[in-house]
Amino acid sequence: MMKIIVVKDSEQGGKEACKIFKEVLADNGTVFGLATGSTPLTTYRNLVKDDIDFSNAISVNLDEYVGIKPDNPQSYQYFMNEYLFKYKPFKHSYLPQGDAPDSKKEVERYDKVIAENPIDLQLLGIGRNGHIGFNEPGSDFNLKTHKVALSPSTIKANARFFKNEEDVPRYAYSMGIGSIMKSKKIILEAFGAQKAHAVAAMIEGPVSADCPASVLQKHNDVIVIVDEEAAAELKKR
Ligand SMILES: N[C@@H]1[C@@H](O)[C@H](O)[C@@H](COP(=O)(O)O)O[C@@H]1O
Repeated sequence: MMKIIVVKDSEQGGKEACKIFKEVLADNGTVFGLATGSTPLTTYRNLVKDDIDFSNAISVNLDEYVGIKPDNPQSYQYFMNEYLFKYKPFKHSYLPQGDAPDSKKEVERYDKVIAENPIDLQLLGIGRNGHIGFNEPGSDFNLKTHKVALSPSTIKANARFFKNEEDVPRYAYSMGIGSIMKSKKIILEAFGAQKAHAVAAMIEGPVSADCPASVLQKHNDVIVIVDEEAAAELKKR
């Protein structure tokens, strides 16, 4: 079941998401699946301001660029430290390791982490092409952690964080859709007009690998938090 919350702006969206984090923690949830990108920033800002305490909780991130060291400012590990972990430390925080020497082993290691830490609440953003994590259009819905080749549109969209488009890594490790769907509860956030098409396809389109996020229609507890602009192409509100 998808519950849709339309908010005024991303600030309000972050507040709503923060409330849900608190409810899940109060309800003995211990494992939080986290995301990067610009979308979750207001959520992290609200969590940082809040008195929420993650020191007995576990975090498991969705993805990481391949070939980037954890202390590289472009890495998702660095992003998480910077915006959340340094203010709100978890008992353990797991991310795929971008510079792992053996990708096959890294994928196996990360699947084991997810198997041992079933996710109570997963936070997701959505790519302009409907990707979740780095599960690009065409991805198999049953996949667990895997190494993905990023699509040209994702490389372009993420180039804004790098000096040149050529610097954007071509591969990433990503939790698979199979793993994401096992999360007990999911929040998907989308803000801004550039997400409107993907949001409509996710909620009102067919469940199809063309829009990986559409698989969430099959999950029984998804909360979609969108601002007015991202909700603009929805027929039913
Ligand atoms: N791998 C991330 C996703 O997890 C994120 O949801 C998406 C949207 O990014 P943003 O929130 O910056 O729009 O793209 C990135 O490629």
